Order: sequence, then C-alpha cells, then structure tokens
Amino acid sequence: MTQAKVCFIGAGNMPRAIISGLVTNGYPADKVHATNPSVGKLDALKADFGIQVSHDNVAAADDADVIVLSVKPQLMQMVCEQLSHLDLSNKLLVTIAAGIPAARYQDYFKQPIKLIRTMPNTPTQIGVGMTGLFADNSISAEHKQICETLMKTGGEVVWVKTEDELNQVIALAGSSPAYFFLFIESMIQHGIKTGLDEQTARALAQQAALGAAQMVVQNPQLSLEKLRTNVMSKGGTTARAVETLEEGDLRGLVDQAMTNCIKRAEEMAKTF
Ligand SMILES: NC(=O)C1=CN([C@@H]2O[C@H](COP(=O)(O)OP(=O)(O)OC[C@H]3O[C@@H](n4cnc5c(N)ncnc54)[C@H](O)[C@@H]3O)[C@@H](O)[C@H]2O)C=CC1
Ligand SMILES: O=C(O)[C@@H]1CCC=N1
Repeated sequence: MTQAKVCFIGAGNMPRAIISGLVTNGYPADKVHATNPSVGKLDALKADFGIQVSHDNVAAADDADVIVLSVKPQLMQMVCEQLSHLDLSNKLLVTIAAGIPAARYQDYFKQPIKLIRTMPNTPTQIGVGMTGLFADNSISAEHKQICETLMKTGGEVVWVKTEDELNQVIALAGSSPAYFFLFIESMIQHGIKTGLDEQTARALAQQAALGAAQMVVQNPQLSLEKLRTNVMSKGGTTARAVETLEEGDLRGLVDQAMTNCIKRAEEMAKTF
C-alpha cells in the first residue's frame, strides 16, 4: 500500500502545503482527495494539482486507505464523530492537529483506531518542510512507513519517542516559520523606513535569510556561534547590531515565545 488512497478532511493552508508536496513529487493525483465545506479552496486544489475534491467527508473517508484529519482542533471532535460509524479497522488515521492527544481520538471515534500524530509546517509546500511524527507501539511498521512516505514528499521527517515531544516539535518547527517571517518582516520595515523601496528591501532581507539558513545546513561542523562571529568584525557594524539584539534580550524573548507556544499546546490538549 505504498501509494495508498489518501483523503484530507479539511482543505486549509496546511493540507494544501502537504498536497502540493505530494503531487509535485509524483504522488498520483487521482489517489488524493480533499474535502471542505466551501468551494473556493477545493476549486483551487483541483485546478492546481488535479486531485479529487468534494464536500462529503464521510464518502471521501470511506473510500480512502489513509484519512488525514486536517481541520482546526476546535472542530476535530465534531468531524471525527461524523466519521465514527464507518468501519475504520483497515484504515490508517493521521492527524496534523496541534494539541489534541492521540488517546482523545479513540473517544471521538468510539472504536479502536490506528492513529499517527504528526506536526508538519508550511514549508512542506515547497519541499523543505519538517514534520514530527509520533506513533505508539500499536502502530505497525507498514503504517509508519506509509505515513513517513506521505510526509517525506514535502521535506524532512523526525520520529519522536514520546507524545509530549510533539509539543517541542510545534515550538521548533510547526510554528517557527512564523517567527522567521516576523523577523524578516521587521527587517524589511526598517529598510523601507530608511528609504528603500519595498521590493529592494525584501530582496535583500530574503536572500540574506536564505543564505544564512543554507550556511547552517551546509556547515554542520560549525557552531551557530562560530557562524555568527564570522560575520562580526571587531568593532564593526554587525557587532553593534548583535549587541543591540542581545541587550534587548532576544534570546530571552525567543525562550519565552517557545515556552508560551508549548503552554498553548498543553492548554489545547485539555480543551479539545
Ligand atoms: N498552518 C500551519 O502552519 C499548521 C497547521 N497545523 C494544523 O493543521 C490543522 C489545519 O490548520 P490550517 O490548515 O492552518 O487551518 P485552515 O483554517 O487554513 O483550514 C481548516 C479548513 O478546514 C475546513 N473545515 C471546517 N469545517 C470542516 C468540516 N466539517 N469538514 C471538512 N473541512 C472543514 C475549513 O473550511 C478550512 O478550509 C490544524 O489542526 C492545525 O493545528 C499543523 C501544523 C502547521
Ligand atoms: O498555530 C497553530 O496552532 C498551528 C500549529 C502549528 C502551526 N500552526
């Protein structure tokens, strides 16, 4: 079942990113189905990737080998209950939702299920995503392989050993593209404020961000500190800028942001 029939229940930003990764990497479009209540996102998915689309969660799930639960956490219970009368014994369930513990889905579906929790991120859309995966001991090696194959089409995957570690995956990878976007956005704002046109400011900031990320990836032998100090001439411009960031406690702020990200995932685990 390496090219299983996959159905995404919910066709928002994150499933679109995964579907883009799948289809552009050769996964057969006729084996991918997405459902959504409104037509706009479905029309776009059909036009862009040639996948099947519909409004009927139950029929789409019934026809699939793998059901990817991809609605917002607050809608998950309602969506799972809608599917609970299906025979799910031969299907693999994959959830991409933040927060909701694996055990909760057993309650939602009112039957034993095979479920893998995943935490992807939006760069999956362009093949440079990162997805954390968690499966308990009841999940077969074949099902783990199927899920890994699906998620790997959009980038890297990491299996975590405990379900709690998925919250760290959220803080480090699921949510973190937004931190970097905010940083780049702030740099562009400064460029514009000091007289550059937006296009030039964005071109400068985005290429620097891309270059910096590639430097990290391509120099695993170098510490982040070394990469940073290589830019910082003694008494120079970078040193002044980095001192300013340190004085403003950027590290403390990042630590607090990630702590709060994890706290929110823990709250969600109690709420939904
Ligand atoms: N956006 C991100 O970067 C990431 C999101 N996630 C998770 O992915 C899930 C979806 O998030 P997004 O795609 O960002 O949300 P989104 O708001 O873009 O998409 C949710 C979609 O579900 C649809 N929907 C609502 N009720 C439905 C129903 N009854 N049946 C089928 N579809 C229904 C909505 O119309 C919407 O298109 C969430 O659980 C989130 O925690 C996980 C990792 C990263
Ligand atoms: O913000 C959220 O809750 C989701 C999970 C990770 C990224 N987006």
